[in-house]
Amino acid sequence: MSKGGAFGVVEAPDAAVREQAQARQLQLTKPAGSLGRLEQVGNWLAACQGVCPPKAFARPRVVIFAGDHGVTTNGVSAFPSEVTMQMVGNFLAGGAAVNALAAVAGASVRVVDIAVDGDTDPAISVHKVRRSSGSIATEDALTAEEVDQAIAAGRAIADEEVDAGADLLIAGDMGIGNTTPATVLVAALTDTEPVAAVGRGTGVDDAGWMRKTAAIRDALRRARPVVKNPVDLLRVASGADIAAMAGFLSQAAIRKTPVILDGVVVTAAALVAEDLAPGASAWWVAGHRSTEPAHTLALKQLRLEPLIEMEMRLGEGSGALTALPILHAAVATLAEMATFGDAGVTDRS
Ligand SMILES: Cc1cc2ncn([C@H]3O[C@H](COP(=O)(O)O)[C@@H](O)[C@H]3O)c2cc1C
Ligand SMILES: O=C(O)c1cccnc1
Repeated sequence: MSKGGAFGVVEAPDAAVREQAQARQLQLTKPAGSLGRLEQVGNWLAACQGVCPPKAFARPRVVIFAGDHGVTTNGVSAFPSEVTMQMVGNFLAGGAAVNALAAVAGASVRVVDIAVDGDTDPAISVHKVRRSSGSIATEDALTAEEVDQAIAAGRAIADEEVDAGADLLIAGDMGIGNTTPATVLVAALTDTEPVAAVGRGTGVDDAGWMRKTAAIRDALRRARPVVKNPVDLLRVASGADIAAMAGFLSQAAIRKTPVILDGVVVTAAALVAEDLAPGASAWWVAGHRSTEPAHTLALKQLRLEPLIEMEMRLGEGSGALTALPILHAAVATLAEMATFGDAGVTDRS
């Protein structure tokens, strides 16, 4: 990989605006630091927006990347592949967890078919790369052409969303079997043994966990030699949906748009995105900590401390959306509170 990753080095959020926000926090009618991490989140959002006080989000947006995974034939999930397509229908009908959580947090939802193993509505399959992805325990997930296409699709989707006014982005995942490639990516990039990284995904039993661990071990044998090249790693050991997410997350940062990361699948893509576009992680906050062990490994590597810990393990962007009200709160306090001077409150003894 050339210096700075495939997409060059990403510009950081505005440090001078962050300092203005820090100074403003001290003038607001509260003891210094009393809003805890809410203050840091607010300062970060001001820096991302390049303006203090920051503005309320106009268009928080979730994009769900749907795709199937050939490795499901190894018996790595508690559910069959057909559920991916069925859940796409459920998202469109508004009946999934992500729909309920988005409504309550003031976000809108888009679903994109990147690699569903069947035909979906043409309106959501514009960026489709292929049906399913290779069975990573024994073959590459994608061809060289497909991985480029998937990354480009994710970048194009981020551009479409930012151009349409999205000022906060969330990536969500939908794809039976996707915690297997996600765990391979995280184990490869954190140099971890499979047993320390494998979780139960949708809830596999002990025999399923053993099959999943074996598949991850086999995929890792093929992934470890290419770990230094993020595009090759995605080609060998991800899936078109995950490669698209990596493109989306890096492009969001390039477009100076903050992102709330979700669980293990999105954060695995984020680890690769940081290699594609070094510095991208400065534009991300970790929404939650999923119960998947690989999620904790990935967050540690990215040096991100999750906002909430609710023992969630769903994906779809559900953890990020549950944390979104915290971002609204961070903006509202920094932007709307009175200063000691304005309110006539004595600011120290
Ligand atoms: C009904 C249903 C809804 C979901 N929404 C997200 N996932 C999540 O669970 C799956 C990953 O877990 P595994 O690797 O064990 O298959 C993915 O589809 C992911 O998006 C779901 C799974 C199911 C069954
Ligand atoms: O952490 C996640 O995002 C997750 C966990 C289990 C299943 N699907 C997603």
